[in-house]
Amino acid sequence: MASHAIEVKNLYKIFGPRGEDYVEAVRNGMGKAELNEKHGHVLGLKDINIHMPAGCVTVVMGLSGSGKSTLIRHINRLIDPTAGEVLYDGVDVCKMNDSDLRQFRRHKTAMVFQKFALLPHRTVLENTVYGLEIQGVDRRESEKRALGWIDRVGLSGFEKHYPNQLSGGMQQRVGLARALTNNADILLMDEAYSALDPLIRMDMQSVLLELQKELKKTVVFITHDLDEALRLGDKIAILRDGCVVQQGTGQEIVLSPADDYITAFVKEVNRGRVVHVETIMRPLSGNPEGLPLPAGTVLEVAARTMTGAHINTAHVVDANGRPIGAIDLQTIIAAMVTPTSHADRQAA
Ligand SMILES: Nc1ncnc2c1ncn2[C@@H]1O[C@H](COP(=O)(O)OP(=O)(O)OP(=O)(O)O)[C@@H](O)[C@H]1O
Repeated sequence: MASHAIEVKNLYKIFGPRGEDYVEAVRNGMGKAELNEKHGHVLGLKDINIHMPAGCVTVVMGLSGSGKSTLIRHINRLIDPTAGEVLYDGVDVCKMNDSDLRQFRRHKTAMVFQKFALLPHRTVLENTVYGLEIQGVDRRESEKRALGWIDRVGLSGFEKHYPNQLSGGMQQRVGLARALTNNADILLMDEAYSALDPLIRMDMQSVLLELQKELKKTVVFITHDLDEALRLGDKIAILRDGCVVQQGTGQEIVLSPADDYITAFVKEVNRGRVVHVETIMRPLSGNPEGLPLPAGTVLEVAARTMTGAHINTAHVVDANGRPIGAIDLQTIIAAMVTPTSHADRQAA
């Protein structure tokens, strides 16, 4: 299924009647507090540059007020930027005329919301076909497509139920089925799972990961939960006060937090369950030694396998069984220990 990247470039959002007037000042270093105190404007986003790869899940993470919702709303232009671009297939969404924007929203993007945003007087099926109805798709065709997705998200048998007859998790499944029925390339998920109980939330993460293996949508997923970000994100961008403080894979962020803010975020993460052996392996020198460990093995499993086999060295192999690096138990254990602060690591 076709899918395309999103490129956010030099994006600024300054809320207030004369936002444009302050872009230069913000570019030159004026902070959120000063902008607010002196000029009564709110800095929403500052110089955001994020490449959101096609067919991947990009998670945007940050505490409340960091700018996550403001950012995701620029992608389908529910918010206009003060400066900058949001490119999709080389076209700036921020410059589309009304008709192109309408087409883009209807056909290229679908949103899944935290509060489900289901229509209460419509059944599961009627909610799911809603987007296609707006697009004017023939009823028989839209029902067929909707029923397929209702089944895929595990709601077969509930087609005629109304939202208030469903649990939160089930309502979120309807939200997902509705988004997928639109057959859009871009899936925008704004804190989609944040209101769910932890077990249901894990369940929904699994549903998304399972579907994504096949669908390869360009997913933008907003969350304030690091575990969720690490589980879902092929790439993670962390925002603070409207700025990107770090972006990269979960592995990169957990292993090399960019500053003390990120270090505080990743402190509680069980690195043994997140970091893969290939992230910390060294280049092969000579013949591969010890056990072969498939790339993608997490450190905890690698350590257990090696201690179980009473060996200290191993080599990492790719999907074809080709050796790609070497690793030893000491390195693995060192990498499993949480770093102290960013400054400590710099000094070490
Ligand atoms: N319409 C608006 N007018 C003025 N300020 C706004 C507006 N929308 C957002 N903001 C401000 O922009 C900043 C970023 O808000 P945003 O809602 O994007 O953060 P968030 O990370 O999504 O937070 P949360 O997790 O609480 O939803 C905040 O300081 C917020 O108060």
